[in-house]
Amino acid sequence: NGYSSLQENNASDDELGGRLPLVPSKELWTKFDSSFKSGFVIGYVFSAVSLLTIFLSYCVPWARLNKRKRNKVMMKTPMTTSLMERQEKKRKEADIQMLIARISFAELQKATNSFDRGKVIGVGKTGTVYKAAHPHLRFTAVKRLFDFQHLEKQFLSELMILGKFRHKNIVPLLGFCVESRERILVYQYMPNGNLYDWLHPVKGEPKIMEWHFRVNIAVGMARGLAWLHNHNTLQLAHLNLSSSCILLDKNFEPRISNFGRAMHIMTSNARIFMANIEMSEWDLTKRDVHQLGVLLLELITGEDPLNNSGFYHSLEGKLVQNNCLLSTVSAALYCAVDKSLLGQGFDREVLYFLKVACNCIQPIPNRRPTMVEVYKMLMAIKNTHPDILG
Ligand SMILES: Nc1ncnc2c1ncn2[C@@H]1O[C@H](COP(=O)(O)OP(=O)(O)OP(=O)(O)O)[C@@H](O)[C@H]1O
Repeated sequence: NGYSSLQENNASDDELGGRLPLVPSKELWTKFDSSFKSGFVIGYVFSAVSLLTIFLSYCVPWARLNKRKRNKVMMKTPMTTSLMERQEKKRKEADIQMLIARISFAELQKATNSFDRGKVIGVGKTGTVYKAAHPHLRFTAVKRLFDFQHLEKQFLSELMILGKFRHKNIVPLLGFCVESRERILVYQYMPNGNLYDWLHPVKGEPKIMEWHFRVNIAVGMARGLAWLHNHNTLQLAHLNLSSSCILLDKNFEPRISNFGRAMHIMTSNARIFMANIEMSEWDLTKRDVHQLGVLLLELITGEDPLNNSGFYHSLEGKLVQNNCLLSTVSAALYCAVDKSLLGQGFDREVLYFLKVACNCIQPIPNRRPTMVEVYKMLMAIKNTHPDILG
C-alpha cells in the first residue's frame, strides 16, 4: 500500500502514531491534488464573496454619501437656490391664481389711465395707490409697488394672506398682477379712506368723529385682530398697525390692511428673531395688543402718535406710576381725552375705554390682555348703548 516504503525505510505504524506521511505515494498525491483543488476553489469563491460583501457594505454607502454631499453643495449654490425660490414663487402664484384674479398689466394701465397722477389716492412706504374703475371689479384701489425685488417677500405675504382669507374687518384683495418688473395688488376700494385722515384732518377741514363711530371702529379692529390671532390655520400677528392702515368702508366699518410684515404665530416653542430681538409667539400677539392700545389712545385723544411720540411715552410713564389699576385713571390721562367726546352722555364709557387702552400698552407684555379679551371689553362698552351704537 501507499505506506509500505515508508514503513520499510522509517518506523512502524505505531511509531508514526497517525502522523502524516512525509513522502506521499502517487495515489495519495492524486487524492491530495483533487482535494487541494476543490479546497482552493471553495476558498477562492469564499474570499471573492467576502470581498464583494465588504465592498458592497462599505463602498456603496460611502459613494451614496458622497453623492448626497455633492448634491447638498449643488443645492447651496446661488444658481440652484434662486431657481428653487423662483419655482416656489411660481407655485405660490399658481395656487393663489385659483383664488383671486390675475390681472394683466395692460388692463390695469387702462383702468388707471396709464397710472395717471390724478388717480393717486395715497402714497405709502411700499407703493403708490390709484383709484381705478375696473369693468368687472368696479371701483378698486390699485397698489403699484415701487421696487419689485426688495418688496417681493411683502408682496407674496400679502397675496398669500389676503388671497386666501376673508373677514369683514380685513380689506378684501380682488386681484394681482405679476409681469416682468411689475408687482401690483388690487383691493376693493374703501370710499372713506383711512382712519388717520379722519382723526387728524388737514387744517381747515374739520372732520368730527362721534363717539359711536369711534367705538365701532375700535370693536371692529379688535375683532379682526382677534380673528387673525386665533384662526385655526391662519394664526397671524399683524405687527404693523397704525391708523393709516385702518381703512373705512362705506359704512365706516374698519378694514385692516398692510399685511406685508405679518408673521405666523408659532404653535411650538420656536423662537423668532425680529430686528435681532428674540421673541416668542406670545410676544408677537402682545405686540399687536400694544399697537392696538396706541391706536385706541389715538382714537380717544385725537393725538397723533407720529408727531407726538412723547405723549405716549408720558402716558406709559403715568401708567407705571398708577400701576394701571382699572379703578384709577389719573386726572392727567382723563384730561387728554378729546374734548368733543365729553359731556355727551358717554363719560363713563369714555373712561372705561381709556382704561382698556391703558391696559393694552402696559410696558410688561405679560400684563397686557389677549386680543380676545380686548375685543370683549370693547364689545361691553359698545353694548351699553346698543340702540345708538348699533
Ligand atoms: N383699498 C383702499 N381703498 C381706499 N384707499 C386706499 C386703499 N388702500 C390704500 N388706500 C389709501 O392709500 C394710502 C396708502 O396705502 P398703503 O397701503 O400704500 O399705505 P401704507 O400704510 O404706508 O402701507 P405700506 O407701508 O405697505 O406702503 C392709505 O393710507 C389709504 O389712504
